[in-house]
Amino acid sequence: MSLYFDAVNILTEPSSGGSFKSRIYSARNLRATPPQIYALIIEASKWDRVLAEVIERADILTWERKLSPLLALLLVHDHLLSKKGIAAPATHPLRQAVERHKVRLKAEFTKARVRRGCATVEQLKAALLREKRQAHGGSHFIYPRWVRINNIRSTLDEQLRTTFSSYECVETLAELAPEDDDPKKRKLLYIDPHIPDLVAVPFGADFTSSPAYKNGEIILQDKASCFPAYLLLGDRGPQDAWEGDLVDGCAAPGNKTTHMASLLAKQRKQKKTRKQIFSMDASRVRSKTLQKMVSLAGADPTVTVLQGQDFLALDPMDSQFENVSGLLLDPSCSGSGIVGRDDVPQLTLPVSKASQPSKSQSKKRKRRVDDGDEAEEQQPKATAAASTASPSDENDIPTDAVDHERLTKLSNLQARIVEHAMKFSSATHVTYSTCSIHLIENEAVVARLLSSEVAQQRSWRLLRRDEQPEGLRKWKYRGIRRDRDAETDVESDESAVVANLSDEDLEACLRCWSGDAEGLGGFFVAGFVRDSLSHTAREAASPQDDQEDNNDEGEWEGFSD
Ligand SMILES: C[S@@+](CC[C@H](N)C(=O)[O-])C[C@H]1O[C@@H](n2cnc3c(N)ncnc32)[C@H](O)[C@@H]1O
Repeated sequence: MSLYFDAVNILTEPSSGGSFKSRIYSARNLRATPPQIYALIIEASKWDRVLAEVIERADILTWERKLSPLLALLLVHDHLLSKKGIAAPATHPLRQAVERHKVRLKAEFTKARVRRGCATVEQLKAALLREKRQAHGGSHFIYPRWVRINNIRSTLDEQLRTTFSSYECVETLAELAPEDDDPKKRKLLYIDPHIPDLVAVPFGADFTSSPAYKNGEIILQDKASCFPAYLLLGDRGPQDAWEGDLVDGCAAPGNKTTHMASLLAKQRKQKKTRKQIFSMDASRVRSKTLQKMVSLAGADPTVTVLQGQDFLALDPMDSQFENVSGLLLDPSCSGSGIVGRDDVPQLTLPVSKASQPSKSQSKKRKRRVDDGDEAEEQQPKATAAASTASPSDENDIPTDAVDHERLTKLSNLQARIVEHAMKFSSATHVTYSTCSIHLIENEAVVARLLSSEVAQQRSWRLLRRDEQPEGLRKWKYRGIRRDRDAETDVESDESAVVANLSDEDLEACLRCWSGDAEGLGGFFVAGFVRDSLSHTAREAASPQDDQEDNNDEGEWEGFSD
């Protein structure tokens, strides 16, 4: 029985990062073996919809109160579909709780198969796969594995000849989705048209034991996370390579720092390198990971890691930073855009009839809906790992509920960090990014920054779409003025916050969304530039700047309610 309890724990405990499989293999206190647990969860996730239906129709949750919906789903999976049945002694109370209903369960399973017009269990399995795909609008299967080639250690051509030599190139991202259960697991590769040296392969591909991964020649980095460094450093070549120094102010674990170093390596005429990037993170623990990532990528000659350094405590006037011309800021955010980062299967769970509303309760609920309380009515179908977002240690733990107070605090800090970046004396380029979908952390922060004193005094403006690197100019998802409605994905009139930005400014902002055909999570990035450095006389306002830094709440001007 420990197998089922272990599986339930794995599915319900908060993510500690890493892939789903690696989490099972590194979990402590498991009593069953990791391969057994992994196989059970993966198999059950293929059958979840029909198992939920069978359990609901057989109504066993009403009679067997010891069974949680998730535990029931896993047990009924093995009871109906595993050759050996439930992996527990015949006398175990939970095994008995399922087997007491074996006649009804079998009958409901047969009815579910017949309802779908399937003659065999194999046909039913294929039908379920199609059902799942339709339910997710096809998008669930399009989240690929993104792989960035590190130009410090290798090139795209070299990787195509080596690591990906057995891969077949496809023209569209959609082709990476397996047509069926794909027993051959074809090796397919898609070269991204927006970010140089980025490829996508089907999600299951595992490179963690490949020499290229171990040597830092390839880096597993989501496409959206590659936007900021590319937006900052662009398509420059040896003729117009980036000259000044760079800062990554919120850098751990280091993906964007190593991406900047990779782009610099590509621009360089000769092999000669110099320390050109200051990379820091306020967290000492995460700074250690940052240092490891930098070393693995071969970026030590280019990057100075400032471990445990609070970016806000850097003095922009310090002579050390007098040549800093570009800054990349990717501060902590709500993480509301993160999806499927750790590929935890989303299980559709049965609902107990006892917990479903009775007819009179339904009426009451309906009345409340008529009164405008729609939240009550729209209960989503229960799922294990219910939110598609997974917690990550670099951002807040995302939850489905929108906590405005928390978002306001985060956006205050985000704006403060970018304003600080705008004060560096030689700075001409700044990028700001989040993996949040909320307007208040994105376009609203941009609007607020544009009207800030430092931006006005130093002539900061947004990097227009027509000035962006070629790949990003082609990117079609742009800034929004109002938050999107979660149900319809359309900008909502109900949005609590409206971004006070011109159409041109919204065009300058780049957005990524989850659930569409692009295979990404939610992400936001905007670039700021200064046209000239002729405003230095007005910049002598540093005492006032310091004062602003100490004022946590700042003035909130960027948008109107
Ligand atoms: C979203 S993560 C950065 C991810 C990173 N850019 C990457 O691509 O790998 C945000 C990081 O900002 C750091 N951070 C937050 N506030 C900071 C500050 N004031 N100074 C330096 N680091 C900060 C957090 O410790 C966290 O590691």
